[in-house]
Amino acid sequence: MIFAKNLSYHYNRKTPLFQNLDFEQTEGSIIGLLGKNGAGKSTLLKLISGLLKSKTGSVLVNGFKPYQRRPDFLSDIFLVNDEPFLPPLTITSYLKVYAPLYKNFDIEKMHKILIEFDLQGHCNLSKLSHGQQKKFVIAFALSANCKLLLLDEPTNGLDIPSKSVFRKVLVNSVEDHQLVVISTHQVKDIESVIDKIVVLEDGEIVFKNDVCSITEKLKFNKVSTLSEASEVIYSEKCAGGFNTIQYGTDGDETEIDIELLFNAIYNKTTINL
Ligand SMILES: Nc1ncnc2c1ncn2[C@@H]1O[C@H](COP(=O)(O)OP(=O)(O)OP(=O)(O)O)[C@@H](O)[C@H]1O
Repeated sequence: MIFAKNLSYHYNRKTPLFQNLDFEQTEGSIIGLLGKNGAGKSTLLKLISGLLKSKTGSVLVNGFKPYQRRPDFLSDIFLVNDEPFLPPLTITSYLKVYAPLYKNFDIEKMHKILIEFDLQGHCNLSKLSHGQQKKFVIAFALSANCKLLLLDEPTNGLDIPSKSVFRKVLVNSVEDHQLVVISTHQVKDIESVIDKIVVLEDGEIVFKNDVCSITEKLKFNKVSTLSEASEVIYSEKCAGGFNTIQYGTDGDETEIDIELLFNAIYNKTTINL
């Protein structure tokens, strides 16, 4: 699905962003692409979607070179940007013009998701709030049923109920032949939906693992004192004690705390999985 090998990219020659980056992903996953500000997440999504061209190395997505932007490639990939740009059209008119560009577009699904997001067909897209525009684009992206869906900060601007709807429609919509890459800081928003975590730091992938193997091997716990916890690999003080990541699960898997895990990785904690 995505095969990026020895990828190099810079905006400015003096400060290379990616040098020999490998990023390979196959279908059937929802990937959380995490990293601090400026780590290169949006740039990586732009390279994958062909909005930018790598300086060296090769990128193959769904069998196409993205930068060539061939119609068959574009009809099976969708990138949701953090700041959507929408024309002054009603939702109904927009769908008439743009839905036919996607070969697997499901108009019934679109109508259902619009209802979930409380958006009506007569609404003028350019007059919607940022959050409403974001919801429209997410609905459109999911309904396009593309093999590859790239979501850059999808929950930015969404209110709390809409974030829940986003998770529900995403999980209900994505099928095994699809790959979804979600780039975000708002890790709590996607904690329950992703099945793989990739962490980008200073243009390098510093962590990549399935959520299943993480929860099989690590325990995410809250303890009142650190002395009562065994094999703690990372901890953070919280009200009433410490949030910890420990090796071993005592037979019971705990829910992953991605924020804690991200902080552990960011603080260079060695995690052997
Ligand atoms: N158009 C541009 N021109 C020059 N430099 C850029 C441009 N876009 C991004 N950069 C630089 O490239 C680096 C990576 O930016 P990018 O937007 O990919 O990071 P990010 O991980 O998505 O960040 P954030 O989480 O803040 O959105 C940053 O240092 C940024 O300043």
